[in-house]
Amino acid sequence: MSETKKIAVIPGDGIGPEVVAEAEKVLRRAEELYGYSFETEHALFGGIAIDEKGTPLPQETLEVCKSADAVLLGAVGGPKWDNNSKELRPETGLLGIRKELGLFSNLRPAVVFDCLKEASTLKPEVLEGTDLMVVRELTGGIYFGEKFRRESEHGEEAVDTCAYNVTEIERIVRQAFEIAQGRRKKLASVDKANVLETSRLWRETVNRIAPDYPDVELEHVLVDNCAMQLLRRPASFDVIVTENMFGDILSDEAAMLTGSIGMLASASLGEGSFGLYEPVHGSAPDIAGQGLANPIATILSLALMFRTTFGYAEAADAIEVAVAKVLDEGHRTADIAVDKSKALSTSQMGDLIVAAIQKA
Ligand SMILES: NC(=O)C1=CN([C@@H]2O[C@H](COP(=O)(O)OP(=O)(O)OC[C@H]3O[C@@H](n4cnc5c(N)ncnc54)[C@H](O)[C@@H]3O)[C@@H](O)[C@H]2O)C=CC1
Ligand SMILES: CC(C)CC(=O)C(=O)O
Ligand SMILES: [Mg+2]
Repeated sequence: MSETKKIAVIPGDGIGPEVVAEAEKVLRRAEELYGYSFETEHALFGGIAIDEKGTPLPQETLEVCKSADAVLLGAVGGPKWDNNSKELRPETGLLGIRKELGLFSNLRPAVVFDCLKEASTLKPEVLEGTDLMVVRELTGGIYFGEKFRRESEHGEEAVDTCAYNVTEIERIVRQAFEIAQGRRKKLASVDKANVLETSRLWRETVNRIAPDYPDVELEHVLVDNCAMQLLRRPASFDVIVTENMFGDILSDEAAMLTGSIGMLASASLGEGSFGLYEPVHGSAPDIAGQGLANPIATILSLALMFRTTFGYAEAADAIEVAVAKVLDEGHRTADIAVDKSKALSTSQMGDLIVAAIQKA
């Protein structure tokens, strides 16, 4: 029996609890197969925490996370809270938890499974070989800048500010260079340096530290061009590093290369091994409570947790192999099904993946 690892489980809102329940089944299967020991503690977060505790990020939830080795998160938000004040928005809790836990780096791998090329909006020959990683800065930029309203001569005006300091840029860019060194040694740094001052500092910083990574081929791509090139030549990208908002948007776009946002996992990391793992998607209020959600993004996020925080590479590989096997056999949830009438429910997909996990 290995050392007990503590995982904070925060299902959240909408489809969050549905997809997290499937990842927890995978967790239990990994315990059985590999002799791991996991202690899970559930905590309230997001809209449900607003309803029950009056705040999106209760102090006790933060403490559960801080005392854990890793966090598994579903998603937060939904129309019920859309008209809330800024402090009482589930999304404010999401930004808060990332900042409080020091999670400045968000890794979003987009891998195209061969058998899912049919589910993508792109032609199979364009997708061939697509395997990229978006490295998104997660605790700076416009999402965290000062925001306010004021009166102007043209009526009410809203202001969002975007700021980045060189330390914030350097730590994420160095991490991206290191990730590229462990992959195909190509790094695309995405900015809007023709217009934004924050992007000019970003590009200067990238160029200053690039000589420390002579084995990595670097290109600078303006974000609007990158949005286009992701659809035109996705396979040419290896690692993409970018600021918070650009990374948020580009990774949702990258999801469509894989067939669905329900396929995209993510890891949010800081300096140490601690990490928060969550699907890239949101709470999908349009399909919540109907058993339609694809649990694969959350299950693959658990695999990332195993590999990155716990060093359980064998189990992480086994989960990824099981997902590929189930997809190869033709099983699909509605978001990736060509024939929607044959689509599986969230729990049917979870059960098939659990059953397919095998020790190598
Ligand atoms: N990390 C988080 O907790 C995030 C939360 N949100 C919040 O989620 C709420 C909904 O946001 P949206 O813009 O609609 O984005 P969304 O990602 O929740 O949904 C976008 C579309 O993708 C579909 N989709 C998402 N996940 C899916 C899955 N696992 N399986 C099948 N289909 C899936 C949805 O049905 C919807 O049509 C908002 O309150 C937003 O603020 C949005 C993004 C991230
Ligand atoms: C609150 C938002 C920044 C959430 C989101 O869209 C994301 O992190 O992907
Ligand atoms: Mg997003």
